[in-house]
Amino acid sequence: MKIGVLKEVKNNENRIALTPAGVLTLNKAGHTIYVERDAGLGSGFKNEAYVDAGAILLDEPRDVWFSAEMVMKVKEPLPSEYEYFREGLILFTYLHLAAVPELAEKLTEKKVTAIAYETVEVNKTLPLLTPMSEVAGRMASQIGAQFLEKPKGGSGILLSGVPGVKRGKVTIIGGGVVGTNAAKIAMGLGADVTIIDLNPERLRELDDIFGTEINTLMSNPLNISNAVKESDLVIGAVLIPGAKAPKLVTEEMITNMMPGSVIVDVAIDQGGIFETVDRITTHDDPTYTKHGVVHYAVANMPGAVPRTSTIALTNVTVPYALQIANKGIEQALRDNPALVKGVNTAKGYVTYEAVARDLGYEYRTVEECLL
Ligand SMILES: NC(=O)C1=CN([C@@H]2O[C@H](COP(=O)(O)OP(=O)(O)OC[C@H]3O[C@@H](n4cnc5c(N)ncnc54)[C@H](O)[C@@H]3O)[C@@H](O)[C@H]2O)C=CC1
Ligand SMILES: CC(=O)C(=O)O
Repeated sequence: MKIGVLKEVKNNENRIALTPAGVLTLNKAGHTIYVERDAGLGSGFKNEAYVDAGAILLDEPRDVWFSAEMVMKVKEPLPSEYEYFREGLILFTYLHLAAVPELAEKLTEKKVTAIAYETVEVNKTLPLLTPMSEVAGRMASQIGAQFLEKPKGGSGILLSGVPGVKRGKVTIIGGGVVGTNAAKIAMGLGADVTIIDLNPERLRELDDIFGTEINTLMSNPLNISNAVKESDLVIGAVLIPGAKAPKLVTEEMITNMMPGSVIVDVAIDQGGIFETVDRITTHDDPTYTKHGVVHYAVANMPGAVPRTSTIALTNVTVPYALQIANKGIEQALRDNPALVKGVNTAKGYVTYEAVARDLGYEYRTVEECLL
């Protein structure tokens, strides 16, 4: 199969969809890989390393898009890239379609087979989301601590406190991969940490992992309201796969926070859980302040630590790319139900139920469209 790898165009997105090691793996299996020149530089991979691994470098993104049967990216295509969509193209990348209706419209209009990393599913886990959730979760506490500093607009609270001064409070809403990793770092920084989740089994698991070092709470409006009010830092880490994130933290709750407190809405890629987060921010301009509270809502947090993130991401994506390239999309789907869950659009239809429901499309199964 002919596979294309683009230089990412999103603000400060320095990851790339294949490392030279990934190119070599695919190349040894007989596939042709086109890589846009300089696409790996942000992650510390030189053009020569791609050539040595067997890639063909192309200067123009247009040539990569049109040479490839399958395009691998990291982030969802931006409007400047929609012109490259065409019938039969396989697109393998993060998509988060529930939050980008215009992208769903273009993908269906052009009949692209779009496979979203974030909905590939194995035994109720999301293996192609997990490593980036680990990165973003760890970053969330680190970033929150940074924006609590006075020169960054924060209240001037040191999360660990010092002898004689109480610790800062961190509330994490959503106790999955992002939430657990955020908790690890927040605890390491010495904060008083509370995790809120809707799933009692998950709360039990968190209690087993962290013991009495953290507080766990059932997710309901009263618990969220009380915890948010008392917190210096609140991290949004909820996910209902494929669906738009529920707005669990209301504007009123935000107005009750202490001025200079910080919210980090990691779930912004699915629309976010804070009512007052009305826009996605960028690494160039990551925060704005509303009701005295610092809002951080960057949708590609791992893009800021691209060396770690690119390697972690491609560790998990390459085996799936290899299956698609070796067998062709239809046979790969027949052989691997995990990949079927990844297909979000095909043959002009939305093929992931939560996306179809949230965006108002008729839902068709992958089996109806492709198999
Ligand atoms: N902004 C960024 O750069 C990044 C964002 N993310 C996003 O972070 C979000 C979380 O991802 P993961 O932790 O991997 O998901 P996950 O599936 O591991 O965890 C989600 C958790 O939310 C809980 N939950 C669902 N409804 C809830 C509710 N009403 N109240 C409280 N908890 C609830 C679930 O029980 C689950 O434990 C996703 O939207 C993901 O795409 C992930 C990586 C990077
Ligand atoms: C999960 C995701 O969208 C990201 O890592 O940017």
